[in-house]
Amino acid sequence: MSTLVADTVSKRFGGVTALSNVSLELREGEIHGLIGPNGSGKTTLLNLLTGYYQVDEGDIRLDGESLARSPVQQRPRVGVARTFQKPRLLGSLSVLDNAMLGGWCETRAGFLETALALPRARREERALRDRAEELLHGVGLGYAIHRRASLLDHAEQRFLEIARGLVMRARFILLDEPAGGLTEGEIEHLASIVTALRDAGIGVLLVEHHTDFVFSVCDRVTTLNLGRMIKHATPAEVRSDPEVIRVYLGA
Ligand SMILES: Nc1ncnc2c1ncn2[C@@H]1O[C@H](COP(=O)(O)OP(=O)(O)OP(=O)(O)O)[C@@H](O)[C@H]1O
Repeated sequence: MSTLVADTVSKRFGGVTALSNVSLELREGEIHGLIGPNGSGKTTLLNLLTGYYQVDEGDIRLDGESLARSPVQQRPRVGVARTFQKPRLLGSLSVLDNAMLGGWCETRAGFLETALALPRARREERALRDRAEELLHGVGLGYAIHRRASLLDHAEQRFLEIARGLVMRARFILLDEPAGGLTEGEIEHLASIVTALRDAGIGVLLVEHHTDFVFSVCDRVTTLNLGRMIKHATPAEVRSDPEVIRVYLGA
């Protein structure tokens, strides 16, 4: 089974210990929730798993192989994608072009071939375009393919970021607060997308404060508090754990 693993990782920022000896195993074909109070280290862990930060201690492994020292630019090539708390899109480009940006890392034509529109470059671009269009339809943005990305509403931007990650053939996709700012109806749509990803064998990490959403779609949930892992279990077990209730969920 394919796995993306954080193995006893620690991360400090100056005097702040953001994470201390935290482990998490994301498996292919599962939705894994990561919850905890503000500042508990969730985004830091996502940034370590995706190579945006380097670990101070511990290791990040993909299928047993260490990624801890490989640069962030390598992550798309190995099939690890992410989205951001605030969607990062190129607003002046079309929705389709933004989605296609996820796929350039796998094209083989060089700069000159592309610039001269030589046959291989044209073939690759067509394939990438087809794939991006298909995935945009898949996340429900088929109607907006030629719209400027800056004209999308917040939920549409989130779905576009997911499509962009999928265009790069992600095996793992890590979503940073994807339900933030979404309506109940949009969250239902998001749930149908992440469930479809799981069914397609992709491992999904959900960093999320919307706990009803997390508990309804996740297979397993990890809870952090003050940079430490306090509970890792099924949604039902996490939801009823006294420590998780005390530090996060409330009575
Ligand atoms: N780049 C950084 N520089 C300095 N401190 C940071 C940095 N990133 C995170 N921290 C600190 O690390 C701790 C964990 O932050 P992190 O953003 O990972 O928490 P979080 O659980 O994702 O919070 P939230 O739910 O509010 O997004 C916090 O104390 C935060 O201030």
